Amino acid sequence: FQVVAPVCRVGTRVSATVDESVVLLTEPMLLKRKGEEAEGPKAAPPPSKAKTKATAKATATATAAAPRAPSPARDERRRTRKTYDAPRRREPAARAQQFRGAKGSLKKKRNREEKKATVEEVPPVKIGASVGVQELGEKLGKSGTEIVKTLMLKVGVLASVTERVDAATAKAVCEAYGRECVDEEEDVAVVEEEEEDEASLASRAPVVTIMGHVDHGKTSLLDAIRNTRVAEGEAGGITQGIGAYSVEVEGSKRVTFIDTPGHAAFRDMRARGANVTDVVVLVVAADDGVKEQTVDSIACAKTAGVPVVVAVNKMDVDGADPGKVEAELMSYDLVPEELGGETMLARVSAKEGAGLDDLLEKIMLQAELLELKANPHREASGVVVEASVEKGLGVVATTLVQRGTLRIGDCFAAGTAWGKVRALFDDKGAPVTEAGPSTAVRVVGWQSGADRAPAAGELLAAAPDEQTARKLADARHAIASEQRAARLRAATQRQFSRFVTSVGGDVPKEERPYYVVVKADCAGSVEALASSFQNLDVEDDVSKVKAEIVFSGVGDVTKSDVAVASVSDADVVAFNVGANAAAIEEERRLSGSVGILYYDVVYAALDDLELKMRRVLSPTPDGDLVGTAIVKQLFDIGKLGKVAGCGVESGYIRRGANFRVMDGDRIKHQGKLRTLRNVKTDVDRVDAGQDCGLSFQGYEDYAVGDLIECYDS
Ligand SMILES: Nc1nc2c(ncn2[C@@H]2O[C@H](COP(=O)(O)OP(=O)(O)OP(=O)(O)O)[C@@H](O)[C@H]2O)c(=O)[nH]1
Repeated sequence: FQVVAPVCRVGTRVSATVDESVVLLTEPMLLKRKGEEAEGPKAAPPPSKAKTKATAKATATATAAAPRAPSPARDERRRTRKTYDAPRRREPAARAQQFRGAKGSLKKKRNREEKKATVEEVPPVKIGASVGVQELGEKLGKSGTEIVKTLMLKVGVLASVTERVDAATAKAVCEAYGRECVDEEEDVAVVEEEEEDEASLASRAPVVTIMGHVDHGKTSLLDAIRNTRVAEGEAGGITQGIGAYSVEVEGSKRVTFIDTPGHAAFRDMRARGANVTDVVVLVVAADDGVKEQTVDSIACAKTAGVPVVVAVNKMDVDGADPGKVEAELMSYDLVPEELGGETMLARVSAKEGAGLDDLLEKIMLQAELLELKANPHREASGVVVEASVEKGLGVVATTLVQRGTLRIGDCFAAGTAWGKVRALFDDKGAPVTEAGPSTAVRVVGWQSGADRAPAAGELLAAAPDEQTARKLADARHAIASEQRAARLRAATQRQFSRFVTSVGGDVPKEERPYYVVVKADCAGSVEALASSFQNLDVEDDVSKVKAEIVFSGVGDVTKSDVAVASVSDADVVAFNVGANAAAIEEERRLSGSVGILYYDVVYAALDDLELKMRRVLSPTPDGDLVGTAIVKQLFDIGKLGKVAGCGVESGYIRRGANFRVMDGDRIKHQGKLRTLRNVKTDVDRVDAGQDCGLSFQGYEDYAVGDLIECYDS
């Protein structure tokens, strides 16, 4: 279609080629098929851009993300709105009106001016981080139900009047009504991106992330540097969780290390580690050389633009070959200084504590080149690197302060969590009263509860008071809850549309979710498990199963976790946590429909989940196996399509039962029959020893020799 007349009530004109879905999104309008003569007046040249649903949403999102001032997008919208009153090319009808007399013209002009005044008086709609559907309706002068309809038809979001939508969605709704919207003022301290005054900046310690292949000695190296024994006692021998520690070097100078785990399951966490760090120490075992995760770590550092210092570890081991490691590294653009390149490299043994001073010196040298500075005299902001729930303290989050100084009594928000600093502990567990830039501290005083513990990587920002911190966190929480509900709704919708499709007879390769609720001891583990699970999928010829996380959080499994799992038909993964008595009782009450699965090693959780997904992939159809038939011949019968001529081998076959087509052990199809005939008569049932012709709903890919299984109850 081509839009040839004003499309929005506010009067903006659109003249562009759009698809039908966009046509549905607009106000009443005049349309013509491309190439046909338009009915009604000819369109004026386009003063404004045509917006597809996607661009409208993108604009809304961009607006939501943009800083409040100055906003070219907003200016553009204002400019566009003004075009409503801009002089237009005269239409033939308007020209005729001109000759009807000056009086008419004057009256029209006055009308236009009145209208102009009215339009300009409509204030922009103020949108906060989220808004209730009903409230949005009130802001726009529409009923809640109308907003629900607009959300569904024009924005593609399903929400009821009692639900909340995020700012981008609300803005898309406003745009659908041609209304301008602005960000509601929020008196929350957010990290400002403006340049700091040079005079206020002071040198800060480098933040270093240790990366490398599994078992190359990352934990041991960090351990040797800080002279403690973290590596011992880790479940499964893999570092699980992320910690940050500061060490003193060269007298008063400090280096802050972020300890990141090496297994690929922690890819995302590690990627974020690189983003908060100034220098990456790449650990490569001298006896093993560059491996898959070494390469991955190099890529990670490169993407984040972080310089790499190489630690060739395990120099004490027989067979250590640092020369080989160095040669291998060169093919990844890490050319050691000794060989004329720019990469600093130290040969070390974490086990014997050898070469550590050289490594630290090279880290400091690299840091000096970066001239790292921050303003310690402003309100604090930083990144949460780890969060857990501790008895008597509630949520405790290891936070790396990046700018400003965090003090006891400061209010703050991080993600959906907020609090007021009650206590700060340094990496050795000693209480401190404040933490400046590049310092890792454990923050106590989170008030939003264990359910809303901050996720690793969440930005923590100080707020002027408790009310502001709470307001921001609550708004984010409302959005997160709504997004979770939307995901559940989308899953239900998908299931429904699959059902409709299958009833219609056309059964595509079915995609089925395997739902999990994830509970873990700390945010890092939740994050790592969630990202690993999301990459899990298994498929066969008939269907595909993908893991979907319905809820995740820190702490023991509670009754409400089991309840969430039961409504969404999920299993609960408890990683390094237990389940409280009420949860276990609830699990028992649901008698096996929800399983709480306990793990303390990531690999085990992944393997187990994959197995469970395989079971979801190929469940036996409902009912008992009551009969089997062998496909002997195939017939092409015009309208009926391909019919399988079968001999019933055992039991019986009933038309309304559930069927499975097997090629040996391979499940080819599961579904219902379309026709069942004995000779030329439609029948309901065929018994063992008889022949029959059958066809399936939406499936014809059977072959001679396939076994048809019939399940009936
Ligand atoms: N001989 C020798 N063994 C070492 C050295 N460094 C680490 N190891 C051993 O190598 C194994 C793995 O060390 P970790 O420090 O756990 O390795 P990691 O890279 O942190 O491993 P993940 O956390 O699983 O990724 C342990 O058995 C260590 O004792 C070293 O310098 N020399």
